[in-house]
Amino acid sequence: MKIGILSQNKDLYSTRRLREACEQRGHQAVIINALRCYMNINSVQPSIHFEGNDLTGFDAIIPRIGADITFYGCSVLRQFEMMDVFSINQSIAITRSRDKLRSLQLLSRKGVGMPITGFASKPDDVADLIKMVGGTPLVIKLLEGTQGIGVVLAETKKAAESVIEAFMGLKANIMVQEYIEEAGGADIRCFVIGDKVIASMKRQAADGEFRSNLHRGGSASLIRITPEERKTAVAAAKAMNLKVAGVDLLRSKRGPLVMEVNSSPGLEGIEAATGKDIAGMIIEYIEKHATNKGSRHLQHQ
Ligand SMILES: Nc1ncnc2c1ncn2[C@@H]1O[C@H](COP(=O)(O)OP(=O)(O)OP(=O)(O)O)[C@@H](O)[C@H]1O
Ligand SMILES: [Mg+2]
Ligand SMILES: [Mg+2]
Repeated sequence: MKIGILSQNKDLYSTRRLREACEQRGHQAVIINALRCYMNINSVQPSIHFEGNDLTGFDAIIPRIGADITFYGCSVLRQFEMMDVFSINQSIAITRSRDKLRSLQLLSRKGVGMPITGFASKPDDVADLIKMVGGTPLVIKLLEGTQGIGVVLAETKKAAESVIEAFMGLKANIMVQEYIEEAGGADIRCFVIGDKVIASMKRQAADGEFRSNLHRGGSASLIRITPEERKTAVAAAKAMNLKVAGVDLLRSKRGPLVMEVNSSPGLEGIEAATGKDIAGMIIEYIEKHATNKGSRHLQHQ
């Protein structure tokens, strides 16, 4: 098969591993930087050019679209979809997953457990917003935040009000969320492929920190998840229509709660923690599910 890996950087661990896994299984891997692609949109024969070449004959695409290029990256992926090329995650599902508010709304409709969450832009009654999500302590998050930056724990009502007002002053959209204290500064990353959790790891926050992000000094270790956690992670990926997803869970008194669902989960931490060949499993999924419609396009040339 000819497999395109949509990635901005061929040296990233995940990109390197996916290319290796393709080649080990006898496939051709082409790393495509979406930002460098230009597209011809027409009703007869849509096409994509990259480095002066027409990108044709692809059997599958593995999208690894960075959060900073969601719009253009997903447009290029959509163009491949218009050309009938199989993608492990569809552009619409990726776009959806990048919006935290939309994601949680979709999960809530499917009855997937999550921390009680409020969203606000310019609330006219901050005290009521805090009351609505069950009072303090609570976690306040910037919608655009990443790697734990913009995630604040407010222990008292006064602190919560000040932080919310400060974010409001910056015209930032915010999320106000029930603090799951019993999670003990840990979260669980479940790596979902198809309808299975194929690997999971626990990320524990550094001492004195509640955020488990590895970028904030957290550490990863192996964990056995419960059947309920497995079911929740799979249900979350399914609600988002993601075939490959990193589902982050918090262990709470009322069971597993989904914090977020990532559509381009990194491979480095989870392969290191579990020793599993996750890149290989992704290629295996493609082997089973790509319908080879992309090659049909070649015949039109
Ligand atoms: N409601 C909560 N209760 C307890 N801990 C939380 C809660 N929300 C977040 N945390 C902790 O803070 C960390 C960072 O939060 P979150 O994952 O929401 O933001 P982020 O990592 O900055 O966003 P992204 O994952 O999109 O980059 C989580 O990994 C978790 O350890
Ligand atoms: Mg996170
Ligand atoms: Mg994330």
